[in-house]
Amino acid sequence: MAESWAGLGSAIASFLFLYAMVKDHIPFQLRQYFANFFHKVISFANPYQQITIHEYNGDYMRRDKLYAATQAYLSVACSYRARKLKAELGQESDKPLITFDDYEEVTDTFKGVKVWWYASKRVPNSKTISFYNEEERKYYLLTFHKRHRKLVEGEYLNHILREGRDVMTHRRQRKLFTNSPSRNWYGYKSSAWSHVAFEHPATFDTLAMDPKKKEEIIDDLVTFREGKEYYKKIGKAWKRGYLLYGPPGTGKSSMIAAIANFLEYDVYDLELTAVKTNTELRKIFIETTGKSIIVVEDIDCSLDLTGKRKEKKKEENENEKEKMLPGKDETDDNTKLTLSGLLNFIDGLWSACGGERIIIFTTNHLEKLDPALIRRGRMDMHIEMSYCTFEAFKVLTKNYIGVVEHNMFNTIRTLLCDVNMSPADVAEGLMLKKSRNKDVGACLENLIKVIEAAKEEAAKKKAEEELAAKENEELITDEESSVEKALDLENSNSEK
Ligand SMILES: Nc1ncnc2c1ncn2[C@@H]1O[C@H](COP(=O)(O)OP(=O)(O)OP(=O)(O)O)[C@@H](O)[C@H]1O
Ligand SMILES: [Mg+2]
Repeated sequence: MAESWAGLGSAIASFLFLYAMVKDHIPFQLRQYFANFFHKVISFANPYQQITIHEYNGDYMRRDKLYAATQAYLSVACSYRARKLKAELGQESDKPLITFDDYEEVTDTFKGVKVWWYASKRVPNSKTISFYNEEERKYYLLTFHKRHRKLVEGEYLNHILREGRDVMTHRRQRKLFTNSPSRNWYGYKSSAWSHVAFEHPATFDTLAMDPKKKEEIIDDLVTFREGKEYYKKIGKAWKRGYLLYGPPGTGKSSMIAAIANFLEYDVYDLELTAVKTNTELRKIFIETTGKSIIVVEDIDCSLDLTGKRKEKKKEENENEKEKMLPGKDETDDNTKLTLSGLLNFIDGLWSACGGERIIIFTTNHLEKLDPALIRRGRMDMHIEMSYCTFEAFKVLTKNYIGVVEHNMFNTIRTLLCDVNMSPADVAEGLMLKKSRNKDVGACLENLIKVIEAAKEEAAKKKAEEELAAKENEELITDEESSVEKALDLENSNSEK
């Protein structure tokens, strides 16, 4: 076998030598014929195949998505094997991307099959004049044995795309959008949203709440994030609604930031009062992307949607289902933002565009919201953010002063049972001026003072309310007795 390969090798070498000698005396067509023939012989003898992934595809303008994903994938999976590396900062990223440098080769193994990656570039021919500003064209060359072609084409490239996209998601600078339109150079609206970098530091570790409830929320988020196939199977759009309700300062906004940081999603903070019509809401929605959280804070204050709906209910006395049909409120669909427009936004046909979206409403007054707006299926999970419990308090002390046990904890536990304190107030009570904030005892003493003051204040307020209620009751009784007296007088007069 070895002898026959050696024979073939020397035959090709002799052929090449002869060809070089006589090349210039052979007509062009014949030379072309030889070149093709030669290429076929080489391909036949070579058991390896190659796939090229160019940085820019056909139109030269758009960066190829597979190239970007490959670059991200290789930076994590294989770059550590290379000797020559390069670092670059992508447009959407805030962390440098380290990949292997041009003309380097690395290997990768997938399902036991070895493949080779080679990074290279095509330098432009300076003699050609082109409409485009010709730059170096980078590409990756993937080499594999031809018997693995099916695996590479079918599974390996998909694996690269998926993993690469994951890496890109983790690396990209996340954004906080607001629906005040951004304008381009000429002053025209370029997008319904403008954005800044999302940098809120809240995480589930810093969030003070019942650990069991926290765990439940995290589980729900993980199930959602990994549920693409499941949602497809059950025929539901890949989105989930959360309603956060509770008094001010109990961590609703912090929870949104923690969710965004946990899932690594962008946040679209939707200011409903700035949206004038249902059509505008739809346009705004279409401009959001997947892997995002759409937030409407203080939904009860955003619009008088509840009132409008209730008034209509009385006037028209229509049944609930009919009212929710898209187009039912069509008379004012294009001129107003209505509840049906908002319901459509949450779970109408449009809500499925893009996928992988979380919608979060927050409110201080759950009772003010229309049941249709927050029914399960629209707002899948209702999360109560409550006043500070002892468990939540321990999370705060851990984060703020670094302790989870102290002999003053029992006093604080009893006090917290007696008075409603928001985690924001407790956190404030734990913070002392810089010179004393390392003194754990002083911080806890200060907190005890703050809670006691709040307890006194609450007791005073309760007493005042009780007094006012009593006075009101007496006033009503007085009024009732004087009305009764007047009626008696009237009756006796009429009898006479
Ligand atoms: N559960 C909590 N865990 C940790 N910190 C909290 C919590 N609740 C409040 N805080 C602290 O209080 C501040 C205010 O909290 P946040 O803005 O999240 O409250 P909110 O419920 O959104 O209030 P509002 O209803 O007024 O919007 C936060 O910056 C955070 O420092
Ligand atoms: Mg808030």
